[in-house]
Amino acid sequence: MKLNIALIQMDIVFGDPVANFQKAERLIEEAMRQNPEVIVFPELWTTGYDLANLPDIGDTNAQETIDFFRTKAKQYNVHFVGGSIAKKQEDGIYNTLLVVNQHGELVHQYSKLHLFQLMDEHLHLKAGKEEGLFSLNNYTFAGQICYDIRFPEWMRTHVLNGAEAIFVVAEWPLPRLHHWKTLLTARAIENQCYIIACNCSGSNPSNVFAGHSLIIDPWGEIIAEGSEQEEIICGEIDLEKVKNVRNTIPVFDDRKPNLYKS
Ligand SMILES: NC(=O)CCC(=O)C(=O)O
Repeated sequence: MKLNIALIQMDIVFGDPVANFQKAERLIEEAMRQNPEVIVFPELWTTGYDLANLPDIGDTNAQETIDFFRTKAKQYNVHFVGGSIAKKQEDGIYNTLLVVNQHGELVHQYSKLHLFQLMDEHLHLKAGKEEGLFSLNNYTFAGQICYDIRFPEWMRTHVLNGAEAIFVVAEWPLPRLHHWKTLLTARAIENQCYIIACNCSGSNPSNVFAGHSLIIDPWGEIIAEGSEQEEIICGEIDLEKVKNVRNTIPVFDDRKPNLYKS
């Protein structure tokens, strides 16, 4: 199956959900000119990393954002891997990725498992407990959020459970651009899967973000890459290629899991 994908490498307005929803509406309209079947947003795109104000500007049960994607999915007949947003629940605030299919159905929610202490996430957010697997058009995908990519065993778990392409949503800073590209390429090669990674652009009071959203194929080749600016990056994935690569180098047959114990 082939899928045309658009990554919205948004310059997120810090702490201003109203401005971000308006901008998202405009960027979706622009992305639709390239006829994507899936549109991807970055991490915490409604609020940015305004963590101290999340109790006020987070989205209760993610309802406003889910309704937004439901409307847009039906209007444009497109799937959304709707980035992540600050989801307010009774027990705390989660960094939650939303997947809404082309019929406007909420397919999956995944809350970031690994909280990134360097950006104070552990002081304001709760860690998720569920995995990121979901299906679209009867194919299995997974979602991961930013810092999660430093944990190869977490992505491998999803691939062993059937994911053939992994969506990564991020607010990854520019000083670690080298890590971003290297880790994502390694995750694609070692798991022999597509990596579809949507970063943000721009800056906030503490960070300049890297942009350089990427679509990487199961052989580790870059299919599409963003600049450092706000833009829409498009590329096509072909899930047949996953099978071809896995037949060429049968990593999954050659694993020795019985010996991988610490
Ligand atoms: N938002 C994040 O999780 C950032 C992760 C990051 O920058 C890293 O180096 O890891």
